[in-house]
Amino acid sequence: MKTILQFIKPYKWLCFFTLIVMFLDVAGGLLIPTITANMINAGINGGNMDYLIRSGILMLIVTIVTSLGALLGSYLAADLSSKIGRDMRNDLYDKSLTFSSYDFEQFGTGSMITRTLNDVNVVQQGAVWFIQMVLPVPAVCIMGIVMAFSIDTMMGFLLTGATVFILLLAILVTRKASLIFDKLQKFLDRMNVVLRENITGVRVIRAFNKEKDEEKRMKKSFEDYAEAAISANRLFAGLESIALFAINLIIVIILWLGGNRIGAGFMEIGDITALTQYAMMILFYIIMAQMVMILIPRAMICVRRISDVLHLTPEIQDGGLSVDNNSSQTKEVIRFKAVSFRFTDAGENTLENLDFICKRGETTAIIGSTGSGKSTVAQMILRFHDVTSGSVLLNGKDIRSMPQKELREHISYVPQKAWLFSGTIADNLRHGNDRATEQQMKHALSVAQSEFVYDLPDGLYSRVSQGGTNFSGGQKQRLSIARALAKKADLYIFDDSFSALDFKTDAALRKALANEVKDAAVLIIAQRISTIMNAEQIIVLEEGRIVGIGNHDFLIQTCPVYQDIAKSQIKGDMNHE
Ligand SMILES: Nc1ncnc2c1ncn2[C@@H]1O[C@H](COP(=O)(O)OP(=O)(O)OP(=O)(O)O)[C@@H](O)[C@H]1O
Repeated sequence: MKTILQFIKPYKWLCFFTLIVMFLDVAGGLLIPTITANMINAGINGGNMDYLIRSGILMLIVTIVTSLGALLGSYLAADLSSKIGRDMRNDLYDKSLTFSSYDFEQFGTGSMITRTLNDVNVVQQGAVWFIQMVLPVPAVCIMGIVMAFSIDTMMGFLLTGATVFILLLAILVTRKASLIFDKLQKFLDRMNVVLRENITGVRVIRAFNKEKDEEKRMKKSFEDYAEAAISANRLFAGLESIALFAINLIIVIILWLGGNRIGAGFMEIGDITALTQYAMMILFYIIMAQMVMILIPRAMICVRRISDVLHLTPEIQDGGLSVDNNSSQTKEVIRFKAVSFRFTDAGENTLENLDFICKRGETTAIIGSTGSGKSTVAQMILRFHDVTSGSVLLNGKDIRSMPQKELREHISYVPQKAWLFSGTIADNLRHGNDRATEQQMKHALSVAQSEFVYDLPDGLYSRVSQGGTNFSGGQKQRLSIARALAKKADLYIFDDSFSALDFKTDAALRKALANEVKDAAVLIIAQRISTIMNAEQIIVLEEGRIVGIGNHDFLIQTCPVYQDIAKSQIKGDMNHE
């Protein structure tokens, strides 16, 4: 509820105005049967024509005002709910940008997408219906009952009893439904995960002939969802029939008791029309509200799921100190001081007591076997994770003391998995630097050995599909490198970014790169010795520990792990170079 109020707060005046309009709509709706009753009573009692005509005109005016009120009410409710939906989506997206990988794992990517799209839609739809169908219910009930009491006390009690009965029934069903809808949203998350896996991994599924197994998995997730949806609908169908039965029953009772009351002289005949109309209106609103209740428990669960994301305290918090912008003087760009790191759900440290410095104008390389912790080192510098002990310094300051945005402004990063965004090649290059001129982009492409771009019909403005699937692995890597080079930074990180390149392109790229980033520090993570053998400093990692540090000549003499790696590759690589 707090979450909903938080999103309504900026629109409190719009909300207030919507409520006033809805209230007028309800009051007009109840006034019409009262006018009708008076006209019938006056007609039967031989009342004058003037009164009937005046009442008819009043009825017309009330009808027009009520209809306009209903129209305006619907418009305002839709406007309000779409604004709330938009704000929720924006806040969820902004929040997700502050999440570390561990924070993301708390929900899972599939669930984050369901929460941002589906859950917000459910809340938005629920809000429109709630404003239109549920909010007027108390006003309709109170005004209708008061009017019934003003006609006849007995009838007033009768209407109160019927209203309370139907309301209790609706509350009971709504409570039960919320359990079912909790399950329903979880099944929706599951469907999302299975579908995403099946769509993105379709080639692997086909290659391993696993279509039948995957079909079974999909069917199971669809069936679970369908079963939960059916039991929810069954519940509401039951309530609907009981409510309809109650409406008809109450009308029969009003007519039966009303006849006696008229006979006894407590009521006039027109009052029966007014009373049945009040009863119909009250019960109709409750039934409509109950239909909306199908959505309300579901919407409340969605609000809770949205709130869980919005209120999660990100594992990684911004520091308040600014990085020195005159940092180009600092020789030491990155320093690892006794850094150890353990993933939250891991049993032992992934990195153990790392000490090293990346200097400006020098290349530091990290080499080691698969799973030795190379990418984790890059992620620590970018603060995708925080150290468990020790510290990482950028230009002499602990990276935890500065805002993450500022930290990342000083770093240009090529991830291990080359990822491109849908749009054009130019759009992707501008991700690194949104003010990059065409000249700068062309230069970055030429350093990254990406001349193939000019062979495409639209050159720099050629289309990139989602994830860059219309480019080969090597082309994607080169475009990712060009994107990183389009940005001026103190530190360039290349995480296994040359692995998909042939030896000739790898060598040419490194040669062009050396000149390009001479005023910055460079960190290259690689599996191939030929890629890093010219680096000023090579760090050999094994199971998260530094087992060798120095240049190629030093390590080849002193580090057995490096010697092993070299033995297995260097011959072949040297031949290629
Ligand atoms: N999110 C995570 N939770 C728990 N453990 C993780 C997580 N991510 C990585 N690890 C573990 O941390 C270790 C180091 O992983 P990392 O990706 O840094 O290795 P790497 O040396 O870069 O490997 P590769 O050369 O294959 O890319 C691995 O054992 C991996 O299983």
